[in-house]
Amino acid sequence: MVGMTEFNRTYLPINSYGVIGDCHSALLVAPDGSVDWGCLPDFDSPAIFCRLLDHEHGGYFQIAPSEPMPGAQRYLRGSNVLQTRFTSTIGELLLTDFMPVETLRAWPYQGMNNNTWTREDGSCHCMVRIAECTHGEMSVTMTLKVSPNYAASPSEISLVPGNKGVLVSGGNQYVGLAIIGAHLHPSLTLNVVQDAEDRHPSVVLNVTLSEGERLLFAVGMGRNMQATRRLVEGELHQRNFDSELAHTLHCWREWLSTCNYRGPYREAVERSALALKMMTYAPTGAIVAAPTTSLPEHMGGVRNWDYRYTWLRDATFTLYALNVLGFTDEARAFTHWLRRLTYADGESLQIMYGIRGERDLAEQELTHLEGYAGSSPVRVGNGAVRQRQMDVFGEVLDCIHLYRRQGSFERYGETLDGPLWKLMRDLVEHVCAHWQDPDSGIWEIRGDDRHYVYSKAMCWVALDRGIRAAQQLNLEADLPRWLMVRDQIRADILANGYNTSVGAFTQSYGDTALDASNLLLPLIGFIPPDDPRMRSTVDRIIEGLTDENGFVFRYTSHDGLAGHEGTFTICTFWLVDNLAIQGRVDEARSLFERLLKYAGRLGLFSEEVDANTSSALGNYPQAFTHIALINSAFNLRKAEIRQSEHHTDPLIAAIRLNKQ
Ligand SMILES: OC[C@H]1O[C@H](O[C@H]2O[C@H](CO)[C@@H](O)[C@H](O)[C@H]2O)[C@H](O)[C@@H](O)[C@@H]1O
Repeated sequence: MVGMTEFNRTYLPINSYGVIGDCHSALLVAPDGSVDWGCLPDFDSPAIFCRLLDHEHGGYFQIAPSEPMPGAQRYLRGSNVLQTRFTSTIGELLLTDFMPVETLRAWPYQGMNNNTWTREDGSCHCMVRIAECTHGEMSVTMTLKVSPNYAASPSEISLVPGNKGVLVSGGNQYVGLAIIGAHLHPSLTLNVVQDAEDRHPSVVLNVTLSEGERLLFAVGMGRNMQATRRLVEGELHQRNFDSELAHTLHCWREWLSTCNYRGPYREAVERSALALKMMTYAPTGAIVAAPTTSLPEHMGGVRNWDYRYTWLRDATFTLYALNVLGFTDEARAFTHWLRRLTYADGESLQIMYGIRGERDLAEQELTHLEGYAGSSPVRVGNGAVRQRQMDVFGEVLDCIHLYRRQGSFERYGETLDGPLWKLMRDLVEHVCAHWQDPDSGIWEIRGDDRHYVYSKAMCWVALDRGIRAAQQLNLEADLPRWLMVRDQIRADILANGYNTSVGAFTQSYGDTALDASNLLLPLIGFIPPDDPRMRSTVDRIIEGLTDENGFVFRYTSHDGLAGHEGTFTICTFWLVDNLAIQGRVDEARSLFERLLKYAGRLGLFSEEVDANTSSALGNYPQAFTHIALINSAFNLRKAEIRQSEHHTDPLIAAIRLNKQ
């Protein structure tokens, strides 16, 4: 059950969480002041807080009024600094949560083997929580329950004398909490509480704060007990977190100020940009698909996957969206991450990697966790890493193509030749040799390989972008062959991927099933948006692949997994794009605005929307969804401009004509 009563807090709605991050990791903070998901110091570190995936056994870090009450969350303008306000008749508590950053410049990257525990200045990455009574008086309770190694390992607690902090260890993880300002509160109590059967003791702090009083909490990780003790007794107390807060705010706002989007829905677009930036991994330039694992695509079901890795597809889509907004440093860092991956040729290029370029992401089930709202199994690692997905070649080449077209090579004093051109050429050659192979497709379906239409279309993109680079820059390539293969792929898709009796491009060759990934065909330039085959594909998708809201399922055909999933939000945005570029602007706008209502209060989206309950499903926040939101806002704006140019009131047109 998802829900909460005063005495029985189980699972909160997925999109009710606020998210904070420092481009190393991101934490989920509930509106009741509880950090329910936290992997430190990096996105892929074993979670120390995982109440999100097991409300009984998972650790958490809650700061809230002692008398439970809901809090209201908001981000400080233009930033990923989160505030939760608890208001009662006797007082108000303001909780400010953030992860300090030194810089948000994506460049220069710091190298694959950078020590991510420490910052440039040698101090540690941490999470900071400032609890301040802003009105009246408030009794406040802090509960810290660390459950190391996704709650698989037991933990031990020791208190630092003088209420200066707490050390928690277990499963080779060492967590330090510094309590800053405790000495100013004689009423403060700090106790260790442990239920008989719980392997994870909690530390509980109680204090009454009066108007203007505050306490500051900083959590950091150490490599071992000694280092963590030094953190808690020394370093964290010596840092000036007020100035780090000001600096962190400045960094987020400065980064966002380079966003060049000036159209409607600006707030939603900027929140999406901030969310995407939070999913970049600063040390290497990699990008995670989402900072969580196993938030279900079907409530109570088995469709639970780990997204804390870098899919070439998701990452290149992210860069595309950031590029649209004028952010290019992230693409530069990512192309360098790509170049440093170890692979011999297209054959050994994986579809996804760990954030440091790791190739092995072996999937395991954590059977000791019940899963979000009983959705098991909880998985870490991702078996899709071993799949063949032919679309990734097109996505990587398209990303480099866009980077080039935007003049980024010149901007950074780089050129598209040498190793990068060799990489592109190898990938194109690989596609020439393998485009006829079946694969697992964009949706990573865990069944037999098939001839997915979208995969084939992205093979066409790979050839197309390779050809354009070779022609425009006069680079060495087997152009006659590339041109011939590009034409062959196109003819093959048009002959086998479009089913005349269905009136649509289908999921795979010889198939009648619809697939929302085909909404990308006009967006990648494979077919004009007003081609009758595309128009009718869009109509068939609207008729056969949407729910009552008009939101889009990625497919409804059987995929070998039990249960069914919600509508897939990136696909709904793709439908907005198609309607917009077909000139059906009112329909596009109305669908876009309907969908925006399904974000959480903070403007963040997960992967899917449950068609029956309208609740958020899947990992959160998800890059895919925020990428698509940005692109749709952009496409809508372009379509509206086009529409206003074509359908100008005759009187205004005459005035314009006279002025010329
Ligand atoms: O649907 C089954 C698959 O679901 C996940 O894949 C989805 O997420 C990926 C990351 O955002 C995305 O690239 C892919 O297109 C989606 O289908 C999961 O990662 C897979 O293991 C699983 O087979």
